[in-house]
Amino acid sequence: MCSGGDMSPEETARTAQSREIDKQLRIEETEATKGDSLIVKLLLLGAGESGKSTVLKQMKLMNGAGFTPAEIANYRAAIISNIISCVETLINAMDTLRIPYGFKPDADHEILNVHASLSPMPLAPFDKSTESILMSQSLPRALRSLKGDDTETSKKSVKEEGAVARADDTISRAAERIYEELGGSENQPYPPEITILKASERMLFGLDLNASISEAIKYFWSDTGVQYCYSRSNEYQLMDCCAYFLNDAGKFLDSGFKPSEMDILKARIMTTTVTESNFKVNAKTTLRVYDVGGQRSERKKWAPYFQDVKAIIFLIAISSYDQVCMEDESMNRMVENMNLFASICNHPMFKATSMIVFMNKIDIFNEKLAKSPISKYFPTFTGQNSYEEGTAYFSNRITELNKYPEKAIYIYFTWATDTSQISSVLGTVNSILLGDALMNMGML
Ligand SMILES: Nc1nc2c(ncn2[C@@H]2O[C@H](COP(=O)(O)OP(=O)(O)OP(=O)(O)O)[C@@H](O)[C@H]2O)c(=O)[nH]1
Ligand SMILES: [Mg+2]
Repeated sequence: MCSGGDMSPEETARTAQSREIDKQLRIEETEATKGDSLIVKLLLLGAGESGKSTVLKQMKLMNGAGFTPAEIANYRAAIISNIISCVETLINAMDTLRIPYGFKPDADHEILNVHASLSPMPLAPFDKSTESILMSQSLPRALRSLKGDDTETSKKSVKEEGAVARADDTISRAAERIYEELGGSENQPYPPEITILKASERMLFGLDLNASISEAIKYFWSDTGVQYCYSRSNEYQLMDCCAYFLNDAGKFLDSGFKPSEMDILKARIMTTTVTESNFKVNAKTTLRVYDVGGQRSERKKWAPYFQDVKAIIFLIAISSYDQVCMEDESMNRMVENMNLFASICNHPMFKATSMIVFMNKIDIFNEKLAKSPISKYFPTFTGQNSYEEGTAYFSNRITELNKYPEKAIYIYFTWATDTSQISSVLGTVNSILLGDALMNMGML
C-alpha cells in the first residue's frame, strides 16, 4: 500500500476529497433520515470522463451547498496536477505522433521549405523505400507495415462502425517526415523552454512550480507544433479541461490562486470511491445520489448499489464519437459508451427503472463537428454534419439499444460545466423523478 508520503498531489487531493465527502455525507445522512421522509435513490452511471462527478458538483451548487474551504484547497491541488498531466501527455504525444516543435501545419504542402525554415541542419539522406511508405500512410501504420504487422486494427479503422482515429493526411505525413529529419525525440534543436519541460518530464509532479516552469509551460502551449498536436487529441488520451487550464497556466500556478466555481467544475479528479449524497427536494423527499467511477476497473464496484434504484442518470459524452477509448486504444469511445449503456439499460434489475440519458459535452461536440465528420467513425450516419442531425442520430442509436419497450428512455443534451444549462435540465429531471417515485409508492 502507498504511504501518505509516497502519494502524488493528485492522490493526496483525491484522498482528502473523499474524506471531506465522507464527513459531509455523515452530516447529510443524519439530516435526511430524520422524520419519515421519502428517499428516492438515483444512480449516476456512465463510462469514465462522461461527466458524472461534474453533474454531482452542479447538484450540490443548485442545492446551495457550495464548496467548503477544504474542498477548494483540494481542487487547487487537483488543478495543478491536471496542468502537469496535460503537459506530460502532450510532450509524449508529440513523440508518439511524431510532430516537431515549431511545426506549422498551414505550410504542410511545402514540406521542404518548412523544413528549411525550421532547421539549420542539412537534410538527412532519406531512405527511399521508407519514404514511399511514409508518404502514403500514417507513421504508426507505416511502422506496422515495415515490421510486416499491418494488423486488423488499421484495416478495421476505415470501414467499420466505431473507427479509431488515426490521422493520415498530407499534414500529418509532413510532420512525421520533418520530425524524423530533425533527429526525432533525442536530437531535435529544442528551444530552452521546451528543454526545461522535457528534462523534467518524468518528475514534474515533484517539482517546485516556480516562475520559470510557469513561463516554460506558457511557451510550450503557444508552440504551433504543440497546438497542432492538441488539435489531434482525439488520437490519444487528453483531459477535456486541457485548454481551459493551459490557456491561463500562469494564473492557476500562482501561489495565491483560489479556484472559482467554474475552475472547480472544470477540474478533473477521477472517481475511485462510490459516494452517496443526499439532497432535500421538499419537506418529505430526499434524493439520494450515488456517484461511481466509470473506468472499466471501477465498474465492478457498481452492482452493490443496484438494489431499490428509482432512476438512473446515464451519462455519455457525445463528443467522444471520434475519440479512442481510455482503457482500450483499439476501440472507439462512443462504441464503449453504447455497449455500456446497453448492458445497464437491459439489465434485468432495471427492467422498470427510469432511464435518463445525458448526452453530455455538447459544447465540445458542437466545436468538433466543423472538422471531424461523424460518418468517418459511424458510416451509417449519412446526414449533414450539423448539431441537429448529429444529436438526432446518436439519440436514435441510444434509444434503439433499449430492449424493454415498456420502459421510457428520457434523453437530454447537456453541458455539465455550464451551470445555467444543466440547472434547467436537472430541474426537469427532478420533476420526472418525483412523479415516478410518488407513483411507484402509490402516492400519485
Ligand atoms: N467542456 C466540457 N467539459 C465537461 C463537461 N462535462 C464534464 N466535463 C469535464 O470532463 C472532465 C471529466 O468529468 P468528470 O465529471 O470527472 O467525469 P466522470 O464521469 O465523473 O469520470 P470518472 O470519475 O472517471 O468516472 C472534467 O474535467 C469536467 O470538467 C461538459 O459538458 N463540457
Ligand atoms: Mg467521477
